[in-house]
Amino acid sequence: MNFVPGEKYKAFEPINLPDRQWPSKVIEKAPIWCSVDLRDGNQALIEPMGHERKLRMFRHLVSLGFKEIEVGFPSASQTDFDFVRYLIDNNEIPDGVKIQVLTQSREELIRRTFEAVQGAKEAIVHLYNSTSTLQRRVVFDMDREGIKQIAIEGAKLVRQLADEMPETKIQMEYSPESFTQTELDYACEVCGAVMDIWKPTPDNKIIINLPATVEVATPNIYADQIEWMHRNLPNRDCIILSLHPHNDRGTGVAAAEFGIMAGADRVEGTLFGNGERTGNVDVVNIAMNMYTQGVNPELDFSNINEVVRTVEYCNQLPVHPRHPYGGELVFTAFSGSHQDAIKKGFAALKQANAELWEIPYLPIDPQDLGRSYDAVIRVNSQSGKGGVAYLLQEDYGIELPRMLQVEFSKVIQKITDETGKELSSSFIYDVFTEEYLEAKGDLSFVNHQTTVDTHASERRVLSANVVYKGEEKTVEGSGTGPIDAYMSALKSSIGVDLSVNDYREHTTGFGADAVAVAYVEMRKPDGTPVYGVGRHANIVTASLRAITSAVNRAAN
Ligand SMILES: CC(=O)SCCNC(=O)CCNC(=O)[C@H](O)C(C)(C)COP(=O)(O)OP(=O)(O)OC[C@H]1O[C@@H](n2cnc3c(N)ncnc32)[C@H](O)[C@@H]1OP(=O)(O)O
Ligand SMILES: CC(C)C(=O)C(=O)O
Ligand SMILES: [Mg+2]
Repeated sequence: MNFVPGEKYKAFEPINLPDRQWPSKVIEKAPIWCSVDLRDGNQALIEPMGHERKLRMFRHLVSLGFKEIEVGFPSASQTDFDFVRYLIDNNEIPDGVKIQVLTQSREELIRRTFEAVQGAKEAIVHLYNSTSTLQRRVVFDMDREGIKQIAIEGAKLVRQLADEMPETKIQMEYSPESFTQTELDYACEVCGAVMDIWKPTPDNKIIINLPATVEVATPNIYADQIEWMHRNLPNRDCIILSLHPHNDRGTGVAAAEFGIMAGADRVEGTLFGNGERTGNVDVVNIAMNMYTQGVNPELDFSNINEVVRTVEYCNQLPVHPRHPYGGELVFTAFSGSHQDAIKKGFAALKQANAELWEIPYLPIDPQDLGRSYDAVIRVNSQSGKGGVAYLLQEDYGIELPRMLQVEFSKVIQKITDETGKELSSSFIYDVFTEEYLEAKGDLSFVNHQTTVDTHASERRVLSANVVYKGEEKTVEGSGTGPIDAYMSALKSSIGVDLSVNDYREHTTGFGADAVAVAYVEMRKPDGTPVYGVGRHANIVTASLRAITSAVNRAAN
């Protein structure tokens, strides 16, 4: 790359704000949210939404708790105009929800916009014109005064038309579009000129919306710009200061968060960040970030799958599987050490019966978004014992002892390395069944009987029916308990030379469905461990099956 620093691109000038306050501020409450999915999001779609998709999106936004929804650019298209009329004429706008409509600062467009909102109880009329140095030069070919006059003329007409429509409570919003590329003193001057016309009061505030129309600098610069405006705008108590970040540099969420810390009251954005180019700021992301900090976001994303479905249907664009909070894979760990830590985290949380969510690699409880734990751990060649054990435990109630986890994970690793594929929980269970519960070999256990040794009451005599090398046999032995007795029976009748090193059991299921699972670790004469697992409603039968499993596996 022939790159000469500063030749084609130059750095954004830092903002002179040495006493900036925002870096030490903490977000403690949700801003006013305004969804612009139906306008900014919609204008960026390959195929803009038709009536049916718009209505579905609108109803969904209402159900999520948005109180301000920019429903379109009614002067731009008949579809948008008709949609606004439909909402009003069909009483689709619940009390407490304000629709917002955008217009350029041009007379015919402003008049048409007011026609669109006629009869609504409340509406926000959002007026904009671009103020940046670049747009002044290349788009408008006007000086600062000329551009200010566009804003003033538009503001006057908005004021007049709002006054002529007393049945609708009109709230006014002004955006110096491309604000972040506008000199701050000039942006303030233009906003001040608009305010002089609209004459807001603390009881009748206007919205001043400061867009990062194109994100051109690091998010701290946006925060400085917002704090500067927050401190310098006239009559700040008459203003709702609003953010409208885009995401060209991929830092729209950070910019919005810093902007709130810098004094903003309101955020305009879209679900999952749909919008022109790399999108608008993602409202789901900011809101759920707040949620994970213990701040009520005042939006309800407790059924995130439904939000994803609606957005994908309305926008006809997919939500990326790794998209924060909503993506299909964001609550899934494939890598072994993550799985191990998650499994231990769940166990620790359960044991402590704690309220505070603390699970490694899971910054939020998937259930808070209506997602289950089913997909939290998925197994492929990057996975380890923890993940495999987690799936067997969660889906089949099998609590593998640690050493068995290590051994079985090698069996699974071999398969994932050979296939290169993800393995489902049911496949892993089938492998486990074949490997341990139904381990193939010369010996099959059929049934048993135990009695007290007539010569020593602390000892047990066990008689077991088995099939050995295809032949039915009854084997007998005595010991301190059934396991010991069965081992002695196998040794004397078929020459099994193994010793029991460790034994564990647990039950799984409840009541009549309860089943015991027994795990036995045996040692060969040379000390090599070999494991067996048995399962049965009867605990003794389960343990004898576990021994049978180990005997067969030792011979393989
Ligand atoms: C950053 C944003 O997202 S802003 C919103 C952008 N959204 C959209 O543009 C989607 C909807 N827009 C449209 O459908 C069309 O642009 C319309 C219907 C609004 C207007 O269409 P047209 O009048 O045909 O043309 P166009 O948009 O190209 O108009 C540009 C003219 O308006 C002027 N203009 C652009 N923005 C503004 C504004 N906010 N205020 C006043 N004048 C403006 C331009 O200087 C240009 O003037 P010129 O014709 O004298 O050169
Ligand atoms: C109309 C304005 C607010 C806009 O969408 C932008 O500047 O990005
Ligand atoms: Mg925008």
